[in-house]
Amino acid sequence: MVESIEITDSRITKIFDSRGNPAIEATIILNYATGTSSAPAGASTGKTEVIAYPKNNIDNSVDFYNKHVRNALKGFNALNQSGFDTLLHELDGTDNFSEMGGNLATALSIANAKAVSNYLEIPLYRYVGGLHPQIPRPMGNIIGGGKHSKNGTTIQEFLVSSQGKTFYDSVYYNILVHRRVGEKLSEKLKGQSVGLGDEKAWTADVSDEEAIEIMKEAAGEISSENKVKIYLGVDFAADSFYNNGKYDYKTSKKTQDEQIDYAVSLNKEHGFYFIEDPLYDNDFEGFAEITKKIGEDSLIVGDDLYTTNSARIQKGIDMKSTNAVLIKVNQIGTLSDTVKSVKLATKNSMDTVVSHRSGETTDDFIAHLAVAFNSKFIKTGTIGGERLAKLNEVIRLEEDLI
Ligand SMILES: O=C(O)[C@@H](CO)OP(=O)(O)O
Ligand SMILES: [Mg+2]
Repeated sequence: MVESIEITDSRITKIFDSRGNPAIEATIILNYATGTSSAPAGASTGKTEVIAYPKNNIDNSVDFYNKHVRNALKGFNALNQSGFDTLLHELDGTDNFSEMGGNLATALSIANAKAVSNYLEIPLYRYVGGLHPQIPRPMGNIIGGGKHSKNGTTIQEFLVSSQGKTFYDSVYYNILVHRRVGEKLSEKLKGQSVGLGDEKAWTADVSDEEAIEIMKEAAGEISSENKVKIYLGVDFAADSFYNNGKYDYKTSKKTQDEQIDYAVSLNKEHGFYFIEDPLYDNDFEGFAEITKKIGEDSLIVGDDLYTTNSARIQKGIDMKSTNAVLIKVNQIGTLSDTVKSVKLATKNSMDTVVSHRSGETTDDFIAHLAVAFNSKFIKTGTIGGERLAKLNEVIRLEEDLI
C-alpha cells in the first residue's frame, strides 16, 4: 500500500476557453506522474458561487499562485485530497476564494486527483468515486439564448435527452435532434441567419414558444423515426431575467405565480421532464411549490439556487425545494467540497446532474465525476469539440465498464 506520494512541483499556464477568454490550467507533478486540469467559466453565474478570479482578473490568480501556492504545495502528500483542498482554503483565507480565485483552486484540486490516479494507474472515476460507477444520460443543449447568445430566446436552454441503448446511441440521437432543429429554423427564418450560441445550441430570433414547438416537433420526429424515447428539458436560468420582482420576457412580464404556472405547464402541456432554475436564485419556497406540483413526474433542478454549496443544498432538502441538484466544481472551488455536496444530495434521495459551463476547455473531468457518483444526467452540450471532449470520454468509460 502506498501511503504517501510527494508533490515535487506544480505549474500553471494561461490558456484560452471556448469563448476565447483566458482560462487557468494547472499541473501537479509527482515523481513519474503528472495530472493536468483546466477550469471553465460561466456566463449566467450564480450570486453565491465562489469568485472565479480575484477582481475579475486572471493575472491576480497567477500572482497569488507564484507568491503563496507553489512553494506551499511542494512536499505535500498528494494522496491526501481532503488535506490538499483544506490547504487551498487556508492559503486563500476567505470563504469564497476571493484571494486565490475559485478557478485556480478548481484546476489545482482536480489536477491533484488526476496526478494520483495516473500514479496509481487507477481510472480517475474509480479513484474519486469508489466501487459502483454508472453511466449517466446525456442532456444536450439544442436551442439557446439568455446570457449565452445575443439575440436568442429569453429562456437560456432548450434541452433533450435521448434514451438510446448505449451512451453512444443517446449522444447520436441528441445530435440528430440538433441537426433537425437547425433545418427547421433555417426553413422558418428564410433569408435570416441562424447561429450557434456559447454552448453550440442554435440561436435565432424566435420566441420561447416557437423554440418549444420547433424542438418538440424535431424530437418527436427523431423519436418515431428511430424508435427511441427522448426526454425534453429546459434551463430557465430565471435569475438572469428577474428584474424588480418580475420575470422579464421580451414581450411580457410574469409575476411569481405566473412563472410557477408557466413552469408547471411545460410539464403538464408539453411533457417536459427536466426543469432547471425556473425561479430566481433565492426563491426556495417557490421552487418547493413547483416540486410539490410536478416533482412526481419531472426533475426540478437547482443550479443557481444551490451553486454546489452543501449549506444551500441542506436548506433545499429541509424545504423540499427540488428533487435534483446541478453540480459544477468551480461553483464551489474544490473536489472535496463538490463530493460533499454530491453525497449530501444523494443521501437525501436527490438526483445529481453533473454540468459543464458555457465557457469550456477540453478538460474531460466531469465525465469521470458523473460516472463516479451515478449522476442521472451529464449536461454538456450536443456538439462542439469542448463539449464532445466530455461526451466522448463517457463513451470510452462505457466501453471500460461493459
Ligand atoms: O446555467 C447553466 O446551467 C450553465 C451551463 O449550461 O451556464 P453557465 O455556465 O453560463 O452558468
Ligand atoms: Mg443552469
